Parts: sequence; structure tokens; C-alpha cells
Amino acid sequence: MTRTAVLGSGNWGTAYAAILADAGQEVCLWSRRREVADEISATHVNSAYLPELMLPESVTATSDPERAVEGAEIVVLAVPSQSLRDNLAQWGPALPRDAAIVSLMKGIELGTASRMSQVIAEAGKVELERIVVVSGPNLAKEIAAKQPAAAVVASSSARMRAKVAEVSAAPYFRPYLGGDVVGTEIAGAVKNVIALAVGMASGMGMGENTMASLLTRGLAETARLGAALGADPQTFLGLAGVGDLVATCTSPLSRNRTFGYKLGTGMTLAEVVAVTKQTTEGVKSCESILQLARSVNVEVPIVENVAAVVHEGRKPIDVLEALMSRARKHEAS
Ligand SMILES: NC(=O)C1=CN([C@@H]2O[C@H](COP(=O)(O)OP(=O)(O)OC[C@H]3O[C@@H](n4cnc5c(N)ncnc54)[C@H](O)[C@@H]3O)[C@@H](O)[C@H]2O)C=CC1
Ligand SMILES: O=C(CO)COP(=O)(O)O
Repeated sequence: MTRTAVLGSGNWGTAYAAILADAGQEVCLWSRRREVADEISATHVNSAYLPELMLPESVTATSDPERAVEGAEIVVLAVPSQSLRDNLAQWGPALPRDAAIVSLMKGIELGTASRMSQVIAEAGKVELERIVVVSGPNLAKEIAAKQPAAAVVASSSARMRAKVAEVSAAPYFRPYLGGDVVGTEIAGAVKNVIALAVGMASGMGMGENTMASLLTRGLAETARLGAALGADPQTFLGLAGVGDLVATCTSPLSRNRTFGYKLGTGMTLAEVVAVTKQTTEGVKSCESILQLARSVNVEVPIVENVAAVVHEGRKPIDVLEALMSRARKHEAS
């Protein structure tokens, strides 16, 4: 039994705590709100996020981050990408020196255009070899229902990725090993923006041809950006790439797809923001991904047009027309 900590008890943090426990580990789950930690301790249920999931006895909860990470060999981070730096400023000194630090986040930081592993290294003062990224088609509600899924566990350290994969292997969760941290993070962040675009198209009443075209061309721009940043092109054909793109773009459980869908039906941005309570990473990351793409001179037309809707108030129908009338080009270019 390995002592593990999960910092963040939203959808994915709570579901990942269950994975670790079902894989045989002892888990301490940190909640920002004390009443959530108290509820989990008393009832083993996190009713605000995953009311159907009964957490195993080996999951305990606390709102004290120092207590959560004490003695942990694995520390899993599961908070919104845009708050991670602030969270780490609070937790950094308490993070155990030898532990593997696992990132579940799928976003790019606004302002710095940093990937999450870069934020963890900087703000948490963690050596890159200790950072492990877990990503794949992993809609939290399906995992909580123990439906089988796979993910890639990526790190520059073979020892760290093997350790994290080992402790995360549950009967319904199959980890694969990977060495491409950059590609895994870029794939996870960009797919949220493509899901916003697919959602918009669906909300406008478009069918499967439009969805498949956006998904395929979205994958092309993701891979193009990743390659310019040094990623392995194969990563985009794997679980963090095509796998997660398909799950997120096609599932009504995806918050990014749902957000886009609402915009596509004609709701205004302010109206959609007002009814969206949970983390929707693509909304902010579209801007930072665009900044990242410009810094390496890579065209990301779908991301650019989603950003135009979300940040400049353009109408989904107008950006769809803009995408359809771009200059003709070779498919592989
Ligand atoms: N939900 C899912 O199916 C999956 C989510 N992810 C990624 O995991 C990360 C976390 O997502 P979820 O757990 O779904 O989000 P969520 O919105 O369900 O939960 C976020 C958690 O972070 C906590 N938190 C801590 N500090 C915060 C702050 N300063 N501001 C706001 N919240 C703060 C919240 O209290 C909450 O418990 C995201 O990057 C997401 O893309 C990845 C795979 C699957
Ligand atoms: O990353 C996810 C599934 O792998 C979750 O997607 P959403 O954040 O759009 O719900």
C-alpha cells in the first residue's frame, strides 16, 4: 500500500482518488472547502461533484494541505489550470522532496503560456524528472462509474512514470507509459478548444461531417503546434491525442463541448458563463494556446476562431464561415 495524496476534490480529483484506492493505495484527498472534506470523511461521498460515487474506506479527506501530503510518495494535483500557480504558492513548501508530482490538468496558463509541468517546476520548485502527466479519454463521471478506460502516464523519468502507472492501475483504469511530456500536455489542452468548436457546430444544428472535419483538422493543428514545441508526433495518435479528442468532442458529459453547444444555440457568452459552474479549461486556454502558437509561428485557425468567439464576441456562424473560406492548402501542410 503506497501513501498518496490528491490535492483538489472536484470531479477529476475525486474520481482519481477512487482509482488510487481501488488500485490498493492509501489516499488523502485535499478539499479547498472544509465542509466538502467533512462530508467525505463522514459519508465517503462528495455530493457536490460525484454524488453517485461511494469512495473506499482507504480514502480520507482534509482541508489542510500539509496534512494531506504528509508522508506521501505520490502527490496528484487536480485543480483548475489557471489557479495552479496560486495553489502551489501555498502548498509548495509542504510538498515532500522525493515524491512524484502528478499533473491531471489540461490547460495552458494565461499570461505566461506555460504548460502545467512548467508551472509545477517553477512555482512548486519541483525538478522536471519528478513530474508525471496523466492524460487520456477520462471523463470523470464515466471513471467514477468504473467504466473501463486507458490513459498515458508521461514523464522524462522512466522510474517515476513506472511508479505512478503502478499505483494507478485499477481494474477499470489501464495506464500506458509515455516519455513525451510536451506532446501529452499540448494534446490535453488543445482538445478542450476543439471540443468548444465542435460543440458550437453541434449547437448550430450541424451533423457528423462537420464534427469529424473539425476534429480531424483540430488534430492537425494540435500536432503542428506540438511538433514546433518539440513533441513526438506519435503522441497525437495516442490516448492523450486522438483518444481524448474523440471522447471530449463527442460526449455530452464534456464541459467544453457543452459550453460550445450553448454558444452555438445562440446564447450569449455572458449567459453561458452565468450558467456554467464548473471548470471549462478551453475558454481561457484558447487565448494562451494562441499566444504559444504565435511564439513559434504556427497557424492554429480553429483555436484562433474559437478565441474570437470567446474573447472578442464574434458569432459562431461567422467564424465557421471564416474557417470554410480560408486559402486553399495541402492537407499535410
Ligand atoms: N472532469 C474531468 O472529466 C477531467 C478533468 N481533467 C482536468 O483536471 C483539472 C481539474 O478539473 P476538474 O476536477 O474536472 O475541475 P472541477 O471544477 O470539478 O474541480 C476543481 C477543484 O479545484 C478546487 N480548487 C482549488 N483551488 C481553486 C481555485 N483557486 N479556484 C478554483 N478552484 C479551485 C475546487 O474547489 C475544486 O474542488 C482540469 O485541468 C481538467 O481539464 C482531466 C481529465 C478529466
Ligand atoms: O478531459 C476530459 C476528458 O478526458 C474532460 O473534458 P471536459 O473538461 O470538457 O469535461
